[in-house]
Amino acid sequence: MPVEPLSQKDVEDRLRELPGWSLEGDRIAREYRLGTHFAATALVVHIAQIQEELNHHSDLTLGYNTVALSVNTHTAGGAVTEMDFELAHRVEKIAPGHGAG
Ligand SMILES: C[C@H](O)[C@H](O)[C@H]1CNC2=NC(N)=NC(=O)C2=N1
Repeated sequence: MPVEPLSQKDVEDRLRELPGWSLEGDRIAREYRLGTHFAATALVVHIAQIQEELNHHSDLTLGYNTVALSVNTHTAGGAVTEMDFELAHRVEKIAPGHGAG
């Protein structure tokens, strides 16, 4: 997977395919709301598994019933790359199964 920095336009174009995701500073970010604290915690564990598989890791914040992710690519100097969008799409695929909204 290329880890070249994406242009601002590339990032904006790719964000349009990811409802709920946004550019926050130099990272792409999303917050999920779950029904319970335990469901939010389970989603964090599932995301951690995906991140280990991809070897690509976001900053994950667990709230009472929320999970917030923000990510960019360290090896690209903190730029947003395809790896960040790969992670976002993988998380979007599994989040509904956790009841995430
Ligand atoms: C050595 C290890 O492969 C690297 O540090 C991986 C780990 N997880 C990572 N996560 C993110 N977000 N960016 C990286 O460049 C990155 N690199």
